[in-house]
Amino acid sequence: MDFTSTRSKKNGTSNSNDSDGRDSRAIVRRRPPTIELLASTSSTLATIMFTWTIIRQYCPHDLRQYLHRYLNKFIDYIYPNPYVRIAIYEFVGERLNRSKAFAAVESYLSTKLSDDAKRLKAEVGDNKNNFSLNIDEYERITDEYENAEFWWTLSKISGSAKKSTSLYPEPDRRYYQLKFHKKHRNLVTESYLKHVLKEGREIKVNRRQRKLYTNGTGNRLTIHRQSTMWSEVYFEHPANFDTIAMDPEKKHEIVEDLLTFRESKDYYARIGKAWKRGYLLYGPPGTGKSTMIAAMANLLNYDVYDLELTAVKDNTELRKLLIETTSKSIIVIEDIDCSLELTGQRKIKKEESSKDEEKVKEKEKLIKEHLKKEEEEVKSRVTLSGLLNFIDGIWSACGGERLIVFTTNHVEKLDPALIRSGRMDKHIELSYCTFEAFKVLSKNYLNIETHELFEEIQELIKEAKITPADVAENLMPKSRQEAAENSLRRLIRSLEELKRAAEIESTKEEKRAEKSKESKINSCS
Ligand SMILES: Nc1ncnc2c1ncn2[C@@H]1O[C@H](COP(=O)(O)OP(=O)(O)OP(=O)(O)O)[C@@H](O)[C@H]1O
Ligand SMILES: [Mg+2]
Repeated sequence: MDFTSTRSKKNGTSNSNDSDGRDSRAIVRRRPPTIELLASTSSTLATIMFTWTIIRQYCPHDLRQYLHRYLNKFIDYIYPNPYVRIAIYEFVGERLNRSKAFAAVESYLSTKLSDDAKRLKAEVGDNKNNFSLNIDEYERITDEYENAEFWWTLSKISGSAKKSTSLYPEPDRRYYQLKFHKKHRNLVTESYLKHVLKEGREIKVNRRQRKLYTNGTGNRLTIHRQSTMWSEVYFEHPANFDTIAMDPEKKHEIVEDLLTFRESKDYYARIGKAWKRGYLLYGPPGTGKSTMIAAMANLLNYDVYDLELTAVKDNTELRKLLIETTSKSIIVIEDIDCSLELTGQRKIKKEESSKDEEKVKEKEKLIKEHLKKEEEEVKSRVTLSGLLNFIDGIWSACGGERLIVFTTNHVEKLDPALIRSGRMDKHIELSYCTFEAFKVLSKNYLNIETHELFEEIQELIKEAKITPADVAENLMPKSRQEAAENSLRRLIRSLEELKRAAEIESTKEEKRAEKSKESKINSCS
């Protein structure tokens, strides 16, 4: 079709001169063939568009759909399209659940925003302090993967465009559209989409605001309900391994162990073991067991499930709670010795060492009565075997990537079956404060790494049984102006007192031993 020459004849411009005095007919004749092709293409397209507008306005819905399908085929036939498009819808299934693939793509694309992207949207995510940016509708993102280019757009099918007989208006259906050249089809199906999903999920997990879940709300109603559910709050504990006071080598070993666990998905799969690991933290009160759990969660970026065993009705409920936990989490049972058939003994034991025996007996009686009442109400029938099943039964493998942590002040009271390797794989003792641990605390609390009083403290701390919690309390400045030296002196006084008390106790002990020796000799003679 000689479009240009026909037009020039019709317009009668073939003989006219342009402003430079040159013959415009010559210019028309010199037009390259691509321009001619474009002109012809645009005229065909214009015809198609016009026809389509007529169809949209006057045809019934079903006929329109039918024609639309064939029109697309016709266009593909005339202008073969080398691109493939894949749509990932936001809501899927009959119940219209939010698609996990859509969420993963959303996270993935949020890291691929180019500087010249014009239409963006900001959303407050889980982490309420931060906005997350993403592309808005019809903005395009170009991504590169293994030297191939991919284009993503967020589009929508307008709900109102689809006439619905329902009373409720149909909502818009948003979807991400991936467009690529057909030569990359295998790359997309075999690796690119997997790559997008994997990266997207990881980004989502890392960005989420971590949660602390608990089943023991202190509310009796939760216990009598048909099934106990986890309740949650945001996990915001600031503890980390840098601020934990303990032997540096031991600390390094624990950190390495945790990081190795996190990276060992394939290893666990290869050896045929569920991807979970048990930690037993034991030691006197105030030596940092709970603090270490928080530091573990912060290091690994895991959620925490604080399981109150005494609030669990029976083994079935325990299993339900386990199934409801997610991966990338730490399941904690604190004071395990008090949780299982030993409820409350720890409290009584602590009080026994008190001097005022009468008061202790009275308190003991009250506590026992209270516990009896509580037991009657709660009737927790979790057994040891139920707990063992919880740790390493078949159900414990669902989800994967979980730590189970028990803490106790009395490791000797625990059933050996509960803490054998394979259940509690790593036993960590947290003990009284050493000089090395003190240095970490002085750095944390006073921001000093050396001082002339350190030598004295080093000597005293060797003999005194002082917990990191007590050292921390002494080091904590009591007013805003208090000098570090004051805190150190306060600690020295406490250490000296402990030393004196230990000396008195040991002389008493010696005397008692002598007396019992004498009485034995007397009874023999
Ligand atoms: N090893 C430690 N490093 C740093 N801080 C510590 C350490 N141990 C204790 N603390 C401090 O003492 C406080 C009490 O510690 P934590 O609750 O972790 O002790 P615990 O071993 O869990 O005690 P309990 O057996 O009574 O539950 C914490 O607030 C923490 O700041
Ligand atoms: Mg604790």
